[in-house]
Amino acid sequence: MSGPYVTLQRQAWAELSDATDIDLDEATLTRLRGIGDPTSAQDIVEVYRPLCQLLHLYMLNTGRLHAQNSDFLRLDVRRTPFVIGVAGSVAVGKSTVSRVLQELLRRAPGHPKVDLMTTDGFLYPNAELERRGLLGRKGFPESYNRRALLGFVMAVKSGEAHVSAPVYSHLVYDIVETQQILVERPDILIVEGLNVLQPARVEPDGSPSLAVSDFFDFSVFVDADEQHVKRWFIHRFMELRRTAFTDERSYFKPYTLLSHDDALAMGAHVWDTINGPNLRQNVAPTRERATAILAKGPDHIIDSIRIRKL
Ligand SMILES: Nc1ncnc2c1ncn2[C@@H]1O[C@H](COP(=O)(O)OP(=O)(O)O)[C@@H](O)[C@H]1O
Ligand SMILES: CC(C)(COP(=O)(O)O)[C@@H](O)C(=O)NCCC(=O)O
Repeated sequence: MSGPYVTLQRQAWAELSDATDIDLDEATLTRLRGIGDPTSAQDIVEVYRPLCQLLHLYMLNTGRLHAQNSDFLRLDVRRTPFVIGVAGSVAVGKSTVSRVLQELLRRAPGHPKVDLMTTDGFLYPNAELERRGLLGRKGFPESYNRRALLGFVMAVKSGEAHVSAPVYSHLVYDIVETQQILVERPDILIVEGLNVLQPARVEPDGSPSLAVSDFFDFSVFVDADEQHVKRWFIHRFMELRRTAFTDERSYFKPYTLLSHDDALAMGAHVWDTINGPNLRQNVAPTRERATAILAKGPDHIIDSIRIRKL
């Protein structure tokens, strides 16, 4: 049995697309790239061009089906945004994939409004995590206000005019109570986060429940072997230590006082105690729920693509 996916090596995948003109200039790529992420103009042509073509097929047909479903039910439902989920480990490069997709989809004919939100805004504030004994489990499913996240995605999907979401700051390592982001009727919404492909929880009282992934029209899982992701995480940690952590407001400021070797050990410790176990226990098991799996090799570059065929 070959399973529900077709697996294509990068070159075979690249050959599926037609000659659609799609590229990003170097300045734009530099703006979109995360720390240590090597995404290049060649990736845009070979990986993202076919992906955008496939996404357009999904968008066209999902839109049609939704309109016909509403007609059949005699509902006067306004157009709903096409929602794309982007999942994967900490430090695997989800943010770059999401930002590149946002930029490319914005440039499509008709210039759709494409919004991107990360689920970290729905983490409980540190004080609440502490109260729940979860400060060492940031990023685990239970560290999020899942009900609020689900409410947010459902509100956007149902076409509400102004939907707000809380904001997380990596700088202060906490929710910023004074900030909100506003999502106003996008044509496409990208929802990026570690746990966006989690299935619905089984409620203790047996009442029905939903998950954000129930509202995805397409989803992407960014995948790589843990040994590589751990290395990318530690590399980023050391880069941030030279840059963002030196800010007076940074929660991580004390890490700048550590010796190089102690900082390396601290990065490895954070991986081994939080992000690694979360990847193994919660994130990786959701991979096979994605429509597309982008698999990276040791060099952080996407080398094969799996697409759901069933
Ligand atoms: N401590 C930090 N300080 C500043 N930025 C950070 C920190 N940790 C992560 N980031 C940034 O937050 C974004 C999300 O990171 P992450 O959740 O690890 O996802 P990914 O690496 O898959 O995009 C990235 O753009 C990353 O560079
Ligand atoms: C903020 C994150 C949980 C990711 O959130 P996401 O947007 O994927 O929901 C993660 O990037 C992170 O910073 N984890 C913290 C691990 C730690 O306590 O250091």
